[in-house]
Amino acid sequence: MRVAAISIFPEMFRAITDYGVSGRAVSEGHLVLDCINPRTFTHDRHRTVDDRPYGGGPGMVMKAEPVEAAIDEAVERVGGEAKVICLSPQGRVLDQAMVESLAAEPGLVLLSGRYEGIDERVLESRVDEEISIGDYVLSGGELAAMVLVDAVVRQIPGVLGHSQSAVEDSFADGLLDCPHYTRPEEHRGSRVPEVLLGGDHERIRRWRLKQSLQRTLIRRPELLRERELTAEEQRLLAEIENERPD
Ligand SMILES: NC(=O)c1ccc(NC2CCCC2)nc1
Repeated sequence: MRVAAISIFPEMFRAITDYGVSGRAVSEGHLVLDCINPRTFTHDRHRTVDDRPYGGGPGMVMKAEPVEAAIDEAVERVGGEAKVICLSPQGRVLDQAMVESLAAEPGLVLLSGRYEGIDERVLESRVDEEISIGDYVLSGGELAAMVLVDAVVRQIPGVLGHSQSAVEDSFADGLLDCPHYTRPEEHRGSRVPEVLLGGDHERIRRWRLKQSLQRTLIRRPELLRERELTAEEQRLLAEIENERPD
């Protein structure tokens, strides 16, 4: 997948190109990430990318010209049919379904603003979609862009080894993850659940699914309302309801 990130702080993206799963995706060629700096497309002595807001008010606004020139360069780098996304609190909140559909895109251009935001004429004319990673304000779009890339790159076949893709499965698309344990069996007086120490894989699978259902019911019940439950999941939920203290 080809991604072009537009930002006045391109070095920030080392956080995903140089580490972990996304770093390996880059080194193995599953992900190509180009960083494009609007400052490259300025022509004045001070390389100005921002200016004062019309109508007054605090802070500065990113100028349309350098950002649009960066978008042109980004679209060219990614290949014609790139989807241009701007990360902002005004966007649709990212969820796993959106991540999966973004992973199917041939190329993405991710626009990260700074200051008070980007001249609205850029959003109107060049941005296909605004996406938010949650209802809170950040100092720039870069961290949001990196969150999106990390989530999307995990969907690319071959990026997650078999062991890790199991993690995705156990996430069971739409349930919270089950608890995880590793050695030692006893840690400060707390033991690993016995079921996990045996070798009964079917029993372990069922225990993990029940744990995911129980956690989702308790912590995020609204996720259960949106999700079709298999017959087995319905049975396990009934068991959980019966076991719940009144
Ligand atoms: N919740 C978010 O995804 C998000 C994205 C960008 C941002 N700030 C940027 C937006 C334009 C100037 C700073 N804050 C929050």
